[in-house]
Amino acid sequence: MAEQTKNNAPPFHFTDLRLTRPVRKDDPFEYQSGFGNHFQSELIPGTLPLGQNHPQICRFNLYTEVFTASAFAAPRSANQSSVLYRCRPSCAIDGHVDVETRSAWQSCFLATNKAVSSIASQAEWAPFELPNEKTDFIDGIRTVGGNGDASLRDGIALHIYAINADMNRRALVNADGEYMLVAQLGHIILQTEMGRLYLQPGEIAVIPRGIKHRISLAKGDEHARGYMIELFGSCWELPTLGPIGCSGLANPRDFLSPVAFVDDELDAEWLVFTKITGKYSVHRQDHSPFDVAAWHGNSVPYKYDLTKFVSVSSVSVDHTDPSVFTVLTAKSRDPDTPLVDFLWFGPRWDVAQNTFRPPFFHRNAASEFLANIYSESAGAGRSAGFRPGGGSYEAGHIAHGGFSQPYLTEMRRMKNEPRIISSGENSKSPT
Ligand SMILES: O=C(O)Cc1cc(O)ccc1O
Ligand SMILES: [Fe+2]
Repeated sequence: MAEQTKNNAPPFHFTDLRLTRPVRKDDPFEYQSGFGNHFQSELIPGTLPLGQNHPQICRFNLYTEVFTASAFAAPRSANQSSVLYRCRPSCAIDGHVDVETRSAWQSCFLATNKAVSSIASQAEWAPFELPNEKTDFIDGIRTVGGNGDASLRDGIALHIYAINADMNRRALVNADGEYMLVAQLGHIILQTEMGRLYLQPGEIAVIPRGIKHRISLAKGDEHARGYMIELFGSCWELPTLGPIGCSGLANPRDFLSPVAFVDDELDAEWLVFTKITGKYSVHRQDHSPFDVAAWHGNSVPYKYDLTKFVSVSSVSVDHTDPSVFTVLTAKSRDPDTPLVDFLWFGPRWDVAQNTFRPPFFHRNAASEFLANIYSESAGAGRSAGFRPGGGSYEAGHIAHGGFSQPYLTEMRRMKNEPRIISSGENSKSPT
């Protein structure tokens, strides 16, 4: 007998087609939600000073530290900063020394850099290799490509991280750019000065430029892999919605920022690595860099679960431009062209009629990198080698489009039913 509800209405079961991510684990951490908010967090209530930021003596004798991510007097819409109240002053360190790591992290894509080259074509990568040798996040970054230069504060870089070890007492500061991590394989714990984020495949995280962080594998995971997009100048922002209205795409409340967290062992020996203009230096300190007992501000790390994305597209005819799938965007110095748009092609219904998707062939002004996070089908018009953990690339203006099975079937059908170009109204020669 069919299941019945109290009022005799048939039960309403539905599956959210967006929630098809293969591995889900419970997120162990607490968060504050909202994009671009001015947040505040304190381990012990009453720690944050009231009505001022810099009292001469802070509660518990904490040290005040101001962190700015924008120019002091940047317009309010672009002004980003935070105030941290720490257990130990972060300037109490040994001097910086240059250091080599095993990572292959490029930060200059100017024509004068012989280590990089341009390709005006398509390319595809099999899943990026996981390390055999013990490799943490500092050693485990490989650059795929980019443009501009970190020292010009202009441009973007795309990297892969592939790790099988924790950073332990090593922290990293990227002084070159704000970066986004796109988790593809493995669950990681992203510890930052503002607290901890748990990242699982299908989730993204953004770490503002200059924020110290450390990445560890979650319990039970032996390795992790993902993509990274580094912005040398601007910061990630939500796209404006225009006629879409007040909600849709990535909704602000689905972005999560951490709450204050202090390491158990405050007085231990740490190494803090800094990457600046593509080079690493390191300093030693006798206290944990993760000792912020309270903080407030709007320059904060955050994460977002891509399966929460609300897709919007045509409900009548025609193929809508892929910009409707923009999760986050970043400004370039050209007011009419973003530096980068980060798009999510997630599970969704494509309902438009008399419109063929896989799409028309296209030649975009933008260069495209497509990452496969967990799709097992070779869809998206890429080859069967386009697997989770791999990627594909089309340089700007390179023609490409769908070659997947439905397309080939349709082409075969059209071959057998040739289009008739006859005399009549539609075949008038241009005058
Ligand atoms: O190549 C791709 O898969 C990305 C893409 C999708 C789309 O719907 C239209 C243009 C485009 O470049
Ligand atoms: Fe494309």
